[in-house]
Amino acid sequence: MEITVDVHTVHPSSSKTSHHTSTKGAYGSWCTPQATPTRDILTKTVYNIETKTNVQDDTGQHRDRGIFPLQKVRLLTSSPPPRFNSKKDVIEKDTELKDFKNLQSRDNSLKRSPDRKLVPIVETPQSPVPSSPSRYKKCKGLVLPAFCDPFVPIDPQGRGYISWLLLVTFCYGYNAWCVPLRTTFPYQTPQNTALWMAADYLCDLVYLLDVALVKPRLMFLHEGFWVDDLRETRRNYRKKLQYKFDVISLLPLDVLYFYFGTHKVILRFPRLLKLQTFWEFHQAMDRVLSSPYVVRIGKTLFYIFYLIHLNACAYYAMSDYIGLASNGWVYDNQGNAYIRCFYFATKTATSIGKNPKPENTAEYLFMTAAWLMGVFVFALLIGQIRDIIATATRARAEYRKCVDGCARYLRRLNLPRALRRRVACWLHYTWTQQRCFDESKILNSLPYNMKRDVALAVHMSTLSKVQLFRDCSASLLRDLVLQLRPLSCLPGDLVVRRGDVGHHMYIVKSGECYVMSQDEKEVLATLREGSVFGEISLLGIDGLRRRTATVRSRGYSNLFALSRNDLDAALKHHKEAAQILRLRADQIIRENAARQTKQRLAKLEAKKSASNEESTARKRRQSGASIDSSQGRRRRSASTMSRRRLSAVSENKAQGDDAPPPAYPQARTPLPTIVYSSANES
Ligand SMILES: Nc1ncnc2c1ncn2[C@@H]1O[C@@H]2COP(=O)(O)O[C@H]2[C@H]1O
Repeated sequence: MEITVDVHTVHPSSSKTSHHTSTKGAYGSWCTPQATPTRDILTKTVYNIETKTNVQDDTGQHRDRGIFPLQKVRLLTSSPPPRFNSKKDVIEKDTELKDFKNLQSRDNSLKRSPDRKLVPIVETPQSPVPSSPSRYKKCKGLVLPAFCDPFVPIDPQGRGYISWLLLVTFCYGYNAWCVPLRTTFPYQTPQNTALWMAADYLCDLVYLLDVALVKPRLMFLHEGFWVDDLRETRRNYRKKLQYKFDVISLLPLDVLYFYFGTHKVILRFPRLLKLQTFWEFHQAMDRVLSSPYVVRIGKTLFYIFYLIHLNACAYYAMSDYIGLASNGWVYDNQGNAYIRCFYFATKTATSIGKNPKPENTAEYLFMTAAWLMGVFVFALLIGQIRDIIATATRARAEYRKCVDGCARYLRRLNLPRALRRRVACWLHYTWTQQRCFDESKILNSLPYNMKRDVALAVHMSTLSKVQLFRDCSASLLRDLVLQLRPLSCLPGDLVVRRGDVGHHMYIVKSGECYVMSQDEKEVLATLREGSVFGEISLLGIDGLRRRTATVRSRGYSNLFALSRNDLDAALKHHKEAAQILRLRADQIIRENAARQTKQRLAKLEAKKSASNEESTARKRRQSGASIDSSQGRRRRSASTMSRRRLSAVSENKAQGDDAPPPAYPQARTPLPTIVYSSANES
């Protein structure tokens, strides 16, 4: 029977599980070690569903045929297989199916709860978890860590195993260094033999534990699924070439000490065959460390020093064979033997400086071999170090190239200096924030689901603060996370301009943005981490397609931009999100409208009071003008009278003298009212 399981609902790494407490590792081994304590309730649920499947269809058959049919069931159900030891187990698991229903209802109620917090929903890739349900109980009383429990399979990516690898690698290093050293140099004396042997057998114990207890419990991937059955893990280890080398490395040739004596340290030579563990440790470190270049360089340096060490041992052995200080080429038995020989080996291997001239065939052969090793092996190793460093600094070199290219281009365009500086500042800031200019380029090489999980993990801290995502179903976030484009803004940068057509909505990742008033003199709102803006013009409420306000970045800020098409596509399937956005947009529009109306009313009132003042002033002026005009009129009539009188006098004169009468209009004086009123306004 095939069961379709909604992976989002029941995936062991789903965040929803983190609300519940659970029993560690009680139900198999499907979720990641990091996720174990919080996530296994949902793992439990998956098992429950599967349990039913198996009871109905495959009872009894799978166990007999080993792990492979079970793995197929896993493939069908996208979840790990159950284990049945007895009928009781089946009943127990059946009751757990009821738990699952309870869990579901609890989950639904959580979903409905208004103050529900968004918790990480990153689906981590499948990875093993140390667990062995039935046998685990045996060791419970001892409170042993899972790694020490001989009945618990070991996660090859877990910390416990990597720490163990470190210990084995240390023992391997001890053997690799000390076996040739003690074989050639006279450093093992009867006085210190006991100490050397104690160290030797301690290392042998670690080797033995590794072969007998650790490696056979190591889980492995089969057709994409982790196999945690101990019989299978043991069988898998025994099939490997590594197992053969591990066993040979433990050959107890030391028993021949009784025959040859304890000074024949060469009998411990097989211990050097455990080289695979040394490589395995480096591979594990390479995966785990954030800067694996250190490990890679460390490994290459180890090879270089080890080769020089072997060379030094060979030089001393040859010198001893020919006779110490017997000629000009051999070691002269002066000073610290190891340091002097190591110095000689370094000089010859790297062909630096003047080397002593060989004097016989054996010495010539030795020198030729040393130089050949220097030319080929050392050149190769040093070249490797150069490559590692080049890879480590490639990103920075690309950044420099990009910045230089951009600066050259802008200079050629003769753009203003301030703009060029702004571009340089943006490049620098974006680089320090992201360590790359195009995140998507890196992520595009991953499969879709993995890409989404990475994006969720990277942006989770910000997205969990967005109210919209908290209030809506988690799948909205999963749908949107890959459409979010990161954007960096410099201080004062304009993010959206009032009146422009809106194409993107924004989420503040870090920093602050100001929503400015119409005249850009007032800050209407400060948007901080997790705030959303720019949605009104995207939703097109009341036909609004243009930005309702200008938004500026206050200082440096990082935003996510979401395009109109992506938002529309997501909202089509998430009506509740559309509703929330619409409500929020409505509220802002109403608030803005109320503010604008208030401002308009205030303006009108101010205008009204100004016009009132003006009219009263005018009235006052007008009344002042009428007084002036009556006075003027009086003056004018007086002057007319006097003029008349004068003319009468002059007429009388002319009549007497025969002179022509003066023209009347020319005698008119300018209107004094005009002169007075203008003087008043000023
Ligand atoms: N008063 C306000 N408070 C908070 N945000 C606002 C306010 N006015 C406008 N905005 C936001 O600023 C955005 C400007 O572009 P939009 O009109 O698309 O959407 C707008 C809102 O998201």
